[in-house]
Amino acid sequence: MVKSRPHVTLSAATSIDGKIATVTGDSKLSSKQDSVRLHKLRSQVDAILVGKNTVLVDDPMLTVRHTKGKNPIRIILDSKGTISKNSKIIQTCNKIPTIVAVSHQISKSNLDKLKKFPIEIIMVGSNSINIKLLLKKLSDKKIKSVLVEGGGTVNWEFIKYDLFDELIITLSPFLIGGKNAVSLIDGNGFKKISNSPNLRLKSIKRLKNHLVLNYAKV
Ligand SMILES: NC(=O)C1=CN([C@@H]2O[C@H](COP(=O)(O)OP(=O)(O)OC[C@H]3O[C@@H](n4cnc5c(N)ncnc54)[C@H](O)[C@@H]3O)[C@@H](O)[C@H]2O)C=CC1
Ligand SMILES: Nc1nc(O)c(N)c(N[C@@H]2O[C@H](COP(=O)(O)O)[C@@H](O)[C@H]2O)n1
Repeated sequence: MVKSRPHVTLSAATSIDGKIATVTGDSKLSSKQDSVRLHKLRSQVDAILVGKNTVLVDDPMLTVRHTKGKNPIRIILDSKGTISKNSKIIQTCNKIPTIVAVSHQISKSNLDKLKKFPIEIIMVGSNSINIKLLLKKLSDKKIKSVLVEGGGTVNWEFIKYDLFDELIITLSPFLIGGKNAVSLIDGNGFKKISNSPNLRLKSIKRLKNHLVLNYAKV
Protein backbone atom coordinates (compact mmCIF):
# COMPACT_ATOMS: atom_id res chain seq x y z
CA MET A 1 0.00 0.00 0.00
CA VAL A 2 1.27 3.53 -0.82
CA LYS A 3 1.75 5.64 2.34
CA SER A 4 -0.55 8.67 2.34
CA ARG A 5 2.32 11.10 2.70
CA PRO A 6 6.14 11.18 2.69
CA HIS A 7 8.21 11.66 5.84
CA VAL A 8 8.40 15.44 6.32
CA THR A 9 11.33 17.19 8.00
CA LEU A 10 11.17 20.94 8.61
CA SER A 11 14.61 22.54 8.56
CA ALA A 12 15.86 26.06 9.17
CA ALA A 13 18.67 28.12 10.58
CA THR A 14 17.40 30.63 13.12
CA SER A 15 18.84 33.46 15.17
CA ILE A 16 18.64 33.12 18.97
CA ASP A 17 15.44 35.18 18.81
CA GLY A 18 13.79 32.81 16.33
CA LYS A 19 14.21 34.77 13.10
CA ILE A 20 15.14 33.07 9.83
CA ALA A 21 15.95 36.29 7.98
CA THR A 22 16.35 39.98 8.68
CA VAL A 23 13.74 42.49 7.58
CA THR A 24 15.76 42.96 4.36
CA GLY A 25 15.77 39.20 3.70
CA ASP A 26 19.35 38.43 4.74
CA SER A 27 19.25 34.77 5.80
CA LYS A 28 22.94 33.87 5.90
CA LEU A 29 22.78 32.30 9.37
CA SER A 30 24.64 29.04 8.82
CA SER A 31 28.34 28.40 9.27
CA LYS A 32 30.41 26.43 6.74
CA GLN A 33 30.18 23.38 9.02
CA ASP A 34 26.41 23.72 9.26
CA SER A 35 26.12 24.04 5.48
CA VAL A 36 28.00 20.75 5.09
CA ARG A 37 25.57 19.15 7.58
CA LEU A 38 22.57 20.60 5.71
CA HIS A 39 23.85 19.39 2.36
CA LYS A 40 24.38 15.87 3.76
CA LEU A 41 20.77 15.97 4.89
CA ARG A 42 19.67 17.18 1.45
CA SER A 43 21.49 14.24 -0.14
CA GLN A 44 19.49 11.81 2.02
CA VAL A 45 16.00 12.99 1.05
CA ASP A 46 13.97 12.47 -2.10
CA ALA A 47 12.75 16.06 -2.35
CA ILE A 48 13.33 19.55 -0.98
CA LEU A 49 10.49 22.08 -0.79
CA VAL A 50 10.40 25.88 -0.40
CA GLY A 51 7.90 28.67 -0.86
CA LYS A 52 7.82 31.20 -3.66
CA ASN A 53 9.15 34.06 -1.50
CA THR A 54 12.25 32.11 -0.59
CA VAL A 55 13.01 31.73 -4.29
CA LEU A 56 12.34 35.42 -4.84
CA VAL A 57 14.47 36.65 -1.92
CA ASP A 58 17.30 34.08 -1.72
CA ASP A 59 17.42 32.77 -5.29
CA PRO A 60 18.59 29.40 -3.93
CA MET A 61 19.90 26.40 -5.87
CA LEU A 62 18.62 23.79 -3.39
CA THR A 63 21.28 21.34 -4.51
CA VAL A 64 23.96 19.24 -2.80
CA ARG A 65 27.26 21.10 -3.16
CA HIS A 66 29.14 21.06 0.14
CA THR A 67 29.36 17.28 0.15
CA LYS A 68 29.06 14.47 -2.37
CA GLY A 69 25.62 13.04 -3.00
CA LYS A 70 22.57 13.14 -5.18
CA ASN A 71 20.45 16.23 -5.64
CA PRO A 72 16.89 15.89 -4.35
CA ILE A 73 13.94 16.84 -6.55
CA ARG A 74 13.19 20.52 -5.99
CA ILE A 75 9.61 21.55 -5.25
CA ILE A 76 8.44 25.16 -5.25
CA LEU A 77 5.05 26.25 -3.86
CA ASP A 78 3.96 28.96 -6.26
CA SER A 79 0.14 29.25 -6.37
CA LYS A 80 0.05 31.80 -9.20
CA GLY A 81 3.06 30.48 -11.11
CA THR A 82 5.05 33.70 -10.95
CA ILE A 83 8.53 32.21 -10.50
CA SER A 84 11.06 34.19 -12.54
CA LYS A 85 12.63 32.57 -15.58
CA ASN A 86 15.89 34.17 -14.41
CA SER A 87 15.83 32.36 -11.05
CA LYS A 88 18.57 29.76 -10.53
CA ILE A 89 15.84 27.14 -10.08
CA ILE A 90 14.40 27.72 -13.56
CA GLN A 91 17.81 28.29 -15.12
CA THR A 92 18.93 24.83 -13.96
CA CYS A 93 15.67 22.91 -14.33
CA ASN A 94 16.94 21.10 -17.40
CA LYS A 95 19.61 19.45 -15.20
CA ILE A 96 17.88 19.04 -11.83
CA PRO A 97 14.36 17.62 -11.57
CA THR A 98 12.01 20.42 -10.53
CA ILE A 99 8.34 20.48 -9.61
CA VAL A 100 6.37 23.72 -9.42
CA ALA A 101 3.16 23.29 -7.42
CA VAL A 102 0.46 25.75 -8.46
CA SER A 103 -3.20 26.21 -7.57
CA HIS A 104 -6.27 26.77 -9.73
CA GLN A 105 -5.66 30.48 -9.12
CA ILE A 106 -2.98 30.49 -11.80
CA SER A 107 -3.75 32.51 -14.95
CA LYS A 108 -3.69 30.80 -18.33
CA SER A 109 -0.82 33.00 -19.44
CA ASN A 110 1.35 32.10 -16.39
CA LEU A 111 0.54 28.42 -16.86
CA ASP A 112 1.50 28.62 -20.55
CA LYS A 113 4.79 30.32 -19.60
CA LEU A 114 5.60 27.62 -17.04
CA LYS A 115 4.80 24.85 -19.52
CA LYS A 116 7.70 26.03 -21.72
CA PHE A 117 10.23 24.84 -19.12
CA PRO A 118 11.25 21.23 -18.54
CA ILE A 119 9.56 21.13 -15.13
CA GLU A 120 6.67 19.16 -13.73
CA ILE A 121 3.63 21.22 -12.83
CA ILE A 122 1.30 19.90 -10.12
CA MET A 123 -2.01 21.74 -9.68
CA VAL A 124 -3.55 21.32 -6.23
CA GLY A 125 -5.93 23.59 -4.33
CA SER A 126 -8.31 26.34 -5.32
CA ASN A 127 -6.59 29.43 -3.86
CA SER A 128 -3.54 28.42 -1.87
CA ILE A 129 -1.85 25.11 -2.53
CA ASN A 130 -3.48 22.21 -0.71
CA ILE A 131 -0.41 20.77 1.00
CA LYS A 132 -2.08 17.57 2.19
CA LEU A 133 -3.14 16.76 -1.36
CA LEU A 134 0.26 17.73 -2.71
CA LEU A 135 1.96 15.34 -0.28
CA LYS A 136 -0.41 12.58 -1.36
CA LYS A 137 0.54 13.19 -4.99
CA LEU A 138 4.23 13.14 -4.08
CA SER A 139 3.71 9.87 -2.27
CA ASP A 140 2.05 8.42 -5.39
CA LYS A 141 5.25 9.38 -7.25
CA LYS A 142 7.27 7.29 -4.78
CA ILE A 143 8.69 10.36 -3.06
CA LYS A 144 9.20 9.03 0.46
CA SER A 145 10.91 11.97 2.17
CA VAL A 146 10.60 15.75 1.87
CA LEU A 147 12.85 18.36 3.46
CA VAL A 148 10.91 21.59 3.93
CA GLU A 149 13.34 24.54 3.92
CA GLY A 150 10.85 27.34 4.57
CA GLY A 151 10.29 30.16 4.66
CA GLY A 152 8.15 31.16 7.63
CA THR A 153 4.82 31.10 5.78
CA VAL A 154 5.36 27.62 4.39
CA ASN A 155 6.63 26.32 7.76
CA TRP A 156 3.41 27.52 9.42
CA GLU A 157 1.24 25.69 6.87
CA PHE A 158 2.97 22.37 7.56
CA ILE A 159 2.72 22.90 11.33
CA LYS A 160 -0.89 24.17 11.26
CA TYR A 161 -2.09 21.11 9.37
CA ASP A 162 0.15 18.77 11.41
CA LEU A 163 1.93 17.56 8.29
CA PHE A 164 5.44 17.04 9.61
CA ASP A 165 7.41 14.44 11.53
CA GLU A 166 10.68 16.11 12.47
CA LEU A 167 12.12 19.58 13.01
CA ILE A 168 15.81 20.38 12.66
CA ILE A 169 16.82 23.84 13.79
CA THR A 170 20.27 25.34 13.65
CA LEU A 171 20.37 27.90 16.44
CA SER A 172 22.87 30.44 15.15
CA PRO A 173 24.72 32.93 17.38
CA PHE A 174 22.94 36.05 16.14
CA LEU A 175 20.27 38.42 17.40
CA ILE A 176 18.13 39.88 14.63
CA GLY A 177 15.00 41.44 16.09
CA GLY A 178 12.43 43.50 14.21
CA LYS A 179 8.74 42.62 14.22
CA ASN A 180 8.74 42.49 10.42
CA ALA A 181 11.74 40.18 10.16
CA VAL A 182 10.77 36.65 9.07
CA SER A 183 10.24 34.19 11.94
CA LEU A 184 10.73 30.44 11.87
CA ILE A 185 6.95 30.20 11.85
CA ASP A 186 4.81 33.03 10.53
CA GLY A 187 1.14 32.86 9.56
CA ASN A 188 -1.43 33.32 12.33
CA GLY A 189 0.23 31.09 14.91
CA PHE A 190 -1.54 29.08 17.59
CA LYS A 191 -3.71 30.87 20.15
CA LYS A 192 -2.72 28.55 23.02
CA ILE A 193 0.42 26.63 23.97
CA SER A 194 -1.82 23.56 24.32
CA ASN A 195 -2.48 23.78 20.56
CA SER A 196 1.23 23.43 19.81
CA PRO A 197 2.42 20.03 18.63
CA ASN A 198 4.33 18.15 21.33
CA LEU A 199 7.98 17.78 20.45
CA ARG A 200 10.65 15.48 21.84
CA LEU A 201 14.25 16.64 21.74
CA LYS A 202 16.06 13.77 20.00
CA SER A 203 19.56 15.23 19.82
CA ILE A 204 21.71 18.32 20.21
CA LYS A 205 24.88 18.73 18.20
CA ARG A 206 27.31 21.55 18.83
CA LEU A 207 29.12 22.99 15.81
CA LYS A 208 31.33 25.58 17.53
CA ASN A 209 28.91 28.48 18.18
CA HIS A 210 25.96 26.88 16.36
CA LEU A 211 23.63 24.32 17.95
CA VAL A 212 21.76 21.81 15.82
CA LEU A 213 18.54 20.79 17.57
CA ASN A 214 16.66 17.77 16.28
CA TYR A 215 13.06 17.34 17.46
CA ALA A 216 10.59 14.59 16.66
CA LYS A 217 6.86 14.96 16.95
CA VAL A 218 5.50 12.93 19.85
N1 LIG B 1 17.25 30.80 7.58
C1 LIG B 1 16.61 29.84 6.95
O1 LIG B 1 16.77 28.67 7.26
C2 LIG B 1 15.68 30.18 5.83
C3 LIG B 1 15.26 31.47 5.63
N2 LIG B 1 14.35 31.75 4.65
C4 LIG B 1 13.89 33.16 4.51
O2 LIG B 1 12.47 33.18 4.58
C5 LIG B 1 11.99 34.29 3.83
C6 LIG B 1 10.78 33.88 3.01
O3 LIG B 1 9.75 33.45 3.87
P1 LIG B 1 8.25 33.89 3.61
O4 LIG B 1 8.22 35.33 3.21
O5 LIG B 1 7.46 33.51 4.79
O6 LIG B 1 7.82 33.10 2.32
P2 LIG B 1 7.83 31.55 1.89
O7 LIG B 1 9.14 31.23 1.30
O8 LIG B 1 7.31 30.72 3.00
O9 LIG B 1 6.80 31.58 0.68
C7 LIG B 1 5.45 31.86 0.92
C8 LIG B 1 4.72 31.94 -0.38
O10 LIG B 1 4.62 30.65 -0.96
C9 LIG B 1 3.42 30.58 -1.71
N3 LIG B 1 2.54 29.47 -1.31
C10 LIG B 1 1.75 28.79 -2.12
N4 LIG B 1 1.03 27.88 -1.48
C11 LIG B 1 1.34 27.98 -0.22
C12 LIG B 1 0.88 27.30 0.91
N5 LIG B 1 -0.04 26.34 0.88
N6 LIG B 1 1.42 27.66 2.07
C13 LIG B 1 2.34 28.61 2.14
N7 LIG B 1 2.82 29.31 1.08
C14 LIG B 1 2.30 28.99 -0.11
C15 LIG B 1 2.67 31.88 -1.49
O11 LIG B 1 2.95 32.71 -2.59
C16 LIG B 1 3.29 32.42 -0.23
O12 LIG B 1 3.23 33.82 -0.17
C17 LIG B 1 13.15 34.79 3.00
O13 LIG B 1 13.62 36.02 3.54
C18 LIG B 1 14.22 33.73 3.16
O14 LIG B 1 15.51 34.30 3.17
C19 LIG B 1 13.87 30.78 3.82
C20 LIG B 1 14.28 29.49 3.96
C21 LIG B 1 15.22 29.07 4.99
N1 LIG C 1 16.48 24.89 5.96
C1 LIG C 1 17.63 25.52 6.12
N2 LIG C 1 18.43 25.16 7.12
C2 LIG C 1 19.57 25.77 7.26
O1 LIG C 1 20.36 25.39 8.26
C3 LIG C 1 19.93 26.80 6.36
N3 LIG C 1 21.12 27.41 6.48
C4 LIG C 1 19.03 27.14 5.33
N4 LIG C 1 19.32 28.14 4.45
C5 LIG C 1 18.55 28.32 3.26
O2 LIG C 1 19.07 27.54 2.20
C6 LIG C 1 18.79 28.20 0.98
C7 LIG C 1 20.01 28.36 0.12
O3 LIG C 1 20.19 27.20 -0.59
P1 LIG C 1 21.40 27.08 -1.62
O4 LIG C 1 22.66 27.24 -0.83
O5 LIG C 1 21.25 28.17 -2.63
O6 LIG C 1 21.26 25.73 -2.20
C8 LIG C 1 18.30 29.56 1.30
O7 LIG C 1 16.92 29.64 1.06
C9 LIG C 1 18.61 29.74 2.77
O8 LIG C 1 17.69 30.58 3.39
N5 LIG C 1 17.90 26.47 5.23
